[in-house]
Amino acid sequence: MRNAVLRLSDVACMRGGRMLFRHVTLDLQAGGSALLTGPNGVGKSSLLRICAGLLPAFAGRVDMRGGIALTDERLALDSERPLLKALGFWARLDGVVDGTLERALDAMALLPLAEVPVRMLSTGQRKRAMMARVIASDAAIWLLDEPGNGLDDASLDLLGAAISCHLAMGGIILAASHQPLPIADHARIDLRAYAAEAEDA
Ligand SMILES: Nc1ncnc2c1ncn2[C@@H]1O[C@H](COP(=O)(O)OP(=O)(O)OP(=O)(O)O)[C@@H](O)[C@H]1O
Repeated sequence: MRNAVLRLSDVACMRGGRMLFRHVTLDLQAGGSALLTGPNGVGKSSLLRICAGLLPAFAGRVDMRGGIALTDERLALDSERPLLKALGFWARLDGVVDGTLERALDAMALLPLAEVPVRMLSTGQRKRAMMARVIASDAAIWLLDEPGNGLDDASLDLLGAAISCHLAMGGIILAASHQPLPIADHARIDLRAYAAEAEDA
């Protein structure tokens, strides 16, 4: 992970025929993190999806070195399967080494729920399951959409520990959040400053 890079150069986003933002520039190197802020609809999730390659940028460039893991509001886990097996599907695709998944579950205090079907998990437990999927992916670049939503204080502490550990290993984190996140030293992008209407006004 030590050579991870996420670089945005003059990125613009158009959705539904409307220019959301433009001229977004960011340079994150190994161990670097940034927090995306701004009101509902400003385009935080859209920017994360552009970084993940799920949405084309209208203009500009996204350059990266390192694998990508994205969490958003979609759980992307088979609801009928026990948690460990549902996460195992992704672990096999990611080709992670034995024990990685168990360590990720442990990091999110989910080992006691390993055999519980995903559909029975509470909101906060689901959110922790999404983080376990990200941790187990071994991806260098974490794109986190509202990772603290629905988490209690103890779970926020677990999230903070996972984030610190990832950055200490040379990972990169770009997170969108309406609430403060437990990231010690991060760049901050308020997308309002890049809104097309703000510039045109
Ligand atoms: N598939 C789509 N087609 C067209 N417009 C879309 C699509 N998805 C989202 N949008 C619009 O893009 C804008 C930005 O949405 P986005 O989800 O990126 O905002 P956000 O800053 O993450 O908001 P929130 O804080 O509510 O999560 C919104 O106006 C939304 O309606």
